[in-house]
Amino acid sequence: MPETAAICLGEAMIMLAGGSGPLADVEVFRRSVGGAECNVAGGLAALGVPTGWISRLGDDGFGQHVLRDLQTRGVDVGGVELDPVRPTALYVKESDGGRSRMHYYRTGSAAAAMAPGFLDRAEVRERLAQAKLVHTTGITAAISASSSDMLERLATEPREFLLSVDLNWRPVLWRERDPEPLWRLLRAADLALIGADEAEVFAGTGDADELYERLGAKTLVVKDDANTAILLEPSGRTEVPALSVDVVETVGAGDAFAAGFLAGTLQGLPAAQRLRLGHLTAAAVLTKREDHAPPPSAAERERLLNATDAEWAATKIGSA
Ligand SMILES: Nc1ncnc2c1ncn2[C@@H]1O[C@H](COP(=O)(O)OP(=O)(O)OP(=O)(O)O)[C@@H](O)[C@H]1O
Ligand SMILES: O=C(O)C(=O)C[C@H](O)[C@H](O)CO
Repeated sequence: MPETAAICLGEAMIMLAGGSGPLADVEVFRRSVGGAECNVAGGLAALGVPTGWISRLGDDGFGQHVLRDLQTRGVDVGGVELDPVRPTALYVKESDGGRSRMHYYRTGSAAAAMAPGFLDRAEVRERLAQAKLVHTTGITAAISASSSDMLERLATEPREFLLSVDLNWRPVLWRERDPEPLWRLLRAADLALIGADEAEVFAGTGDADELYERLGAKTLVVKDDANTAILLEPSGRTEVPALSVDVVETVGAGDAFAAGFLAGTLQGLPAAQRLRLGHLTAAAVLTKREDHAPPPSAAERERLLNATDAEWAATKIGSA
């Protein structure tokens, strides 16, 4: 089994993007791979962190594509279980008038059948035992009650790893269940990542200090789109402005930010550089239609991580 410093746990989906225009008029779709935790896994691996992605997929062509895609991106998929009956999930991205809408086809998917016992599989246990960090999101708590119970177990059993949770508030997935387990998950996390806009809806406030107080003492990052990211830790508060970016499409930027921030954390970077790495990897995804993208080159990262505040503020990331 390969050494994996980070593990990402959650559903991957085939993403079908239909160019621009209302879904009813789209004839041809372009396939790629989406899913919050698998976006983070690919991002971490691209930044040099040995990473595994753990989940369930349908034993079907889409599942095989997800496995191949992640392997090509250097992610260990040895902890993935294939389901002979339930399918790999799909989602369709509708881009109409500059904004994207997600349409999910994931009810009854292979990943939604994850349950507390999934953590007892030898392939999963071994990987969790050697991980320094495990990352998941509110989407995994949302896809089914059993998957949420699995995260509850992960968060409450004794652990050696840091637990990282991105809120990823998806109200459409919570229509039939109370999101209280998501509060518990966030409160149990060692690191929490939250968007100010989604926090407004989920918690009634996007204010970083208020959220920090309500979640208890831990590492919290509150991202505010094109404005700033604020890191609150017992050791203090750090704020770094986002880069100026020619945005093509925003879905996945939060996952890329998480990958950069978490890679910087595992690599022991100072607070401001952890946030800068988050902004840099997010910027790369913002310039692409897909939900993930390779980060800027190592040389470019090194240059911008060490730039002065004035150089950072003057940096413009264009779409290629
Ligand atoms: N318009 C923008 N200009 C520059 N950077 C941006 C912009 N929008 C987002 N970002 C970058 O992306 C990061 C994440 O943004 P945000 O929190 O809005 O993502 P998100 O809604 O969590 O994304 P998703 O859940 O789709 O992955 C920001 O912290 C910032 O670095
Ligand atoms: O929204 C979801 O459930 C996804 O996982 C799809 C996208 O890849 C993800 O939202 C990006 O954060």
